[in-house]
Amino acid sequence: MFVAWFEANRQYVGGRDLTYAEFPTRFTYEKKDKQWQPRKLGYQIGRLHYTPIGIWELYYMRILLTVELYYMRILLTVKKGCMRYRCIKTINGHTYGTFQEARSALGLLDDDREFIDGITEIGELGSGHQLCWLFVHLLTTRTMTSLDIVWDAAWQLLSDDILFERRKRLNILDMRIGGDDLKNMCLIEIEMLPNAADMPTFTNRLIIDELNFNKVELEKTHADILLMLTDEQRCVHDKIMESVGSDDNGFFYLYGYGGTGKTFIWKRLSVAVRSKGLIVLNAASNGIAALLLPGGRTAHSTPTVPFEINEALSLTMEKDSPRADLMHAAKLIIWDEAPMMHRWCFEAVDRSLRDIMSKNDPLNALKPFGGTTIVLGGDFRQILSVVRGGMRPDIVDASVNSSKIWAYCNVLRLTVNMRLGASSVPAEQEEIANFCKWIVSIGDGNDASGDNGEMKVEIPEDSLISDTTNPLMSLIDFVYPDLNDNLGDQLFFQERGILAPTLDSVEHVNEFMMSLIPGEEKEYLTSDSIFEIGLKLKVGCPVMLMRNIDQANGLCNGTRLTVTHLGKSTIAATGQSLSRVGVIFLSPCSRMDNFMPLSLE
Ligand SMILES: Nc1ncnc2c1ncn2[C@@H]1O[C@H](COP(=O)(O)OP(=O)(O)OP(=O)(O)O)[C@@H](O)[C@H]1O
Repeated sequence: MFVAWFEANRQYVGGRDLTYAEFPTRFTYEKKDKQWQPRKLGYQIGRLHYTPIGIWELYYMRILLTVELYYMRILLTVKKGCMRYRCIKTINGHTYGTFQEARSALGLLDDDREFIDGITEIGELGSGHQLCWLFVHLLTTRTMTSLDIVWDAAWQLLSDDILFERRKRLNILDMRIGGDDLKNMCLIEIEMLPNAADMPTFTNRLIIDELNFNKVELEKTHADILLMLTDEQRCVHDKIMESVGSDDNGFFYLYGYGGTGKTFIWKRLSVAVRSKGLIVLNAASNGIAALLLPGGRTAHSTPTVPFEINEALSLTMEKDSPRADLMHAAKLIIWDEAPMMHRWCFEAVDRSLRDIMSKNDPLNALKPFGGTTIVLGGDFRQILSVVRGGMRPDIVDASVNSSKIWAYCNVLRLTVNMRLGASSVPAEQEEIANFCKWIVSIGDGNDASGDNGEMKVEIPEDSLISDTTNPLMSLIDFVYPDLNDNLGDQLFFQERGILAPTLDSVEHVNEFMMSLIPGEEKEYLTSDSIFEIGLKLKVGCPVMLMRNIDQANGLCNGTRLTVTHLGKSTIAATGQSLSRVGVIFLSPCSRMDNFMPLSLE
């Protein structure tokens, strides 16, 4: 295909202002003749296959090949009108020996210099511990090519805290530690960071983390909480706690529409179990829901449900691994927003728990979820599992209540909308009640008409924007009143968001909102996407994390952050989540795909 692209560029002037990925917009590829011909009709977009940077464990020649392919792919996102291979490596009239050199010459980020600069830059802002965290992040994302060069240049900054901590702890202010010892201590600290739980240690840190609560304080909180529960909530609470305290396992589904207090119950159950010194694992099917749970994580990270699932899947967990030991020790597993996940995920957890729990008692292999008490929750009216190309029956089939394990499920219900009690103003209460009734009736399909899965829904006048001259500004004024006065307020952005149906609208809203935020805009070019425009950010602008980076610290897909620093090679942001305000996340700029700006959900 490349040869044909070079040939077409030689032959036709009309494609020389296009990158390789843009070429299909004006040309079509004739498979038979292996030639690009000017397009007569229609419009198509092109796509460059993803090429990983390489895996260090692979032998040398293979690394070279993958690394070069990776850099060539990056150059192809910007080079236009190439007529031969060496044109791709030619920058400002000079032909470089390798694609990697050409790419560095072009000023695109992502060579190892960037990481050294980034660590040095952030060294002025963050602590040594935070730098170690950043280094581990670079390691686990396999972004660096010459690990030893980055380590040699950065280890002193990374070990900055260690000497200070030792001096403080031992009260020896002039204590000295030799270079090699300091390096080793720093490596030990790095080893203790993410995934440390999977490394052999004398104690299982995962279990220690889950037991790291003040039992006495929790006991007191639990007593207060019990007084707050409504009758039906108390009934749910007691049934589940009864199961936690007995040998008979329980598999429950807590069903209730929005606002009936499911999250409220999760929090109370967590306190109840932890106040007894027992382990509860809180998982949710997405990052946002996970943030609402105490110590919550996404299901993909807690019981390690892999992202690629299939019917026969079991969890990739050795019976004697620390994760398996944690699952074994857990007395209760809470899994929120269950309807969003494919039934195969629950079936996989069921199989794995039967396997893990049969270690002590073979009879557990016969019990659902190996005898562990598990509570799923969520509203089937909300988002269901996404089945690619699937029709209604496929989606229904993917649902947890279509699974064979559903036969063992004890369905509990919450029916009273507790959100209505949030306001003490009667007029507001009535307004909320009407809105809730309307939303529920849409979920039940009562107010809708139409065939083929398409429905017409009438939206009440007061929920619409009537300003037709500048509707976006009206929307922003409504959702983010006094935007500029609230920019420093961590919670302001946590409580609101604008939903948009397409990525185009998202971009449009973002661009407009960014223009309203004062300060200098900084643009970061992406080094691994075909988009021409990179990410534009300003200090103070809210962003949403698009990856699970450090779930234990609440840095997971969906976490909202505020940008605090825009460096040449790094971006820092603080967490907006109530319990996690103050966490600083440091990102290497070349991984722009970690972030998405502003008001998106
Ligand atoms: N017993 C209670 N006493 C006081 N407030 C309560 C009680 N139960 C629930 N609430 C409050 O009602 C509101 C809705 O509860 P919650 O968010 O737990 O509902 P939910 O079922 O999880 O809703 P959704 O499905 O929309 O996430 C929250 O503000 C919560 O604090």
